[in-house]
Amino acid sequence: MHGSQLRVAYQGVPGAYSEAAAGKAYPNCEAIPCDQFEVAFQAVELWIADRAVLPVENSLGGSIHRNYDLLLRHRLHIVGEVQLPVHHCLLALPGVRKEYLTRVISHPQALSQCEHTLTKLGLNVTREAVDDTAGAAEYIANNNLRDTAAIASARAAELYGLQILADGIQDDSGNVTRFVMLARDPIIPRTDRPFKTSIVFAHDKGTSVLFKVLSAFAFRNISLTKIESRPHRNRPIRLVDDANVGTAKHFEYLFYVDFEASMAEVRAQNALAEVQEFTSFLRVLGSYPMDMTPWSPSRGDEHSL
Ligand SMILES: O=C(O)C(=O)C[C@]1(C(=O)O)C=C[C@@H](O)C=C1
Repeated sequence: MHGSQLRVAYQGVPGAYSEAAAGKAYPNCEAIPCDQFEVAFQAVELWIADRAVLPVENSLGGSIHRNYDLLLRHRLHIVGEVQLPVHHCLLALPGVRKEYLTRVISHPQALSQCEHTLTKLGLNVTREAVDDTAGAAEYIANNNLRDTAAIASARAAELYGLQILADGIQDDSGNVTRFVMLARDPIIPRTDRPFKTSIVFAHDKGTSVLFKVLSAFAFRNISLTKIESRPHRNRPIRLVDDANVGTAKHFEYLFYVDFEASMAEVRAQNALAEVQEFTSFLRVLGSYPMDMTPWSPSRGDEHSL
């Protein structure tokens, strides 16, 4: 898909990593900046955009839990994924030296991906979370802040006229964020290339239920690539009475599972039919082509100051 006709909503301002992810998934698309992820979802629901791009996990920071919750609250379908190498820079106004800095601002994920490097660089700064990385760079430029640096991309430095004080400050040079692409309609799953399927379920009461659900995949040689549990917001706690010792309070979860198969495959259809027997709720979030682009980690850790 070359994407030249597509309008793709992302959270952040130009220079954000989500914008780069939109461009990787749909080269030549029109990327539409949105204040919040919720707004990006609404843009698709209201036909203002054709796709939304949503970061779901990072190789250093882990799962972006709020976005898993959003997937469930809305009825959009996952139609693709991209894995984007994330190469962070420390940005400040031209002429600012690291000794002047009292504060570093960025998206919380970016701050956590650079935590150790910031300490190693010997900066005596407070860390403050803002909505997105490029927005942090824009804020410094608009307010002429000479005591504050942003963690953002080299493209954000260029767009907002900042200098790069340090390059490659992520704690691991292979830092990657995985994004999913969302649309109003699902795509038709195929079998001529590797597909991944994402589901969410709540399991029923009973013994070894989670084990039984997962074995539906194991018996069919379907690999799970990810499992994530989140609180079941409608029913967060289940009380289990034991006449002798009182009442146990079990937490209830929603489980998000990604597996390596297409819903066009009979083994995936059979696995889900079996899973349904043990679950009180089951939804297929999408069946979509896996990102198979060759691995190219971002440049090494050259954080000079
Ligand atoms: O703030 C940005 O630039 C984003 O695109 C968001 C985001 C995220 O939510 O994880 C995306 C990729 C990086 O992991 C850091 C931040």
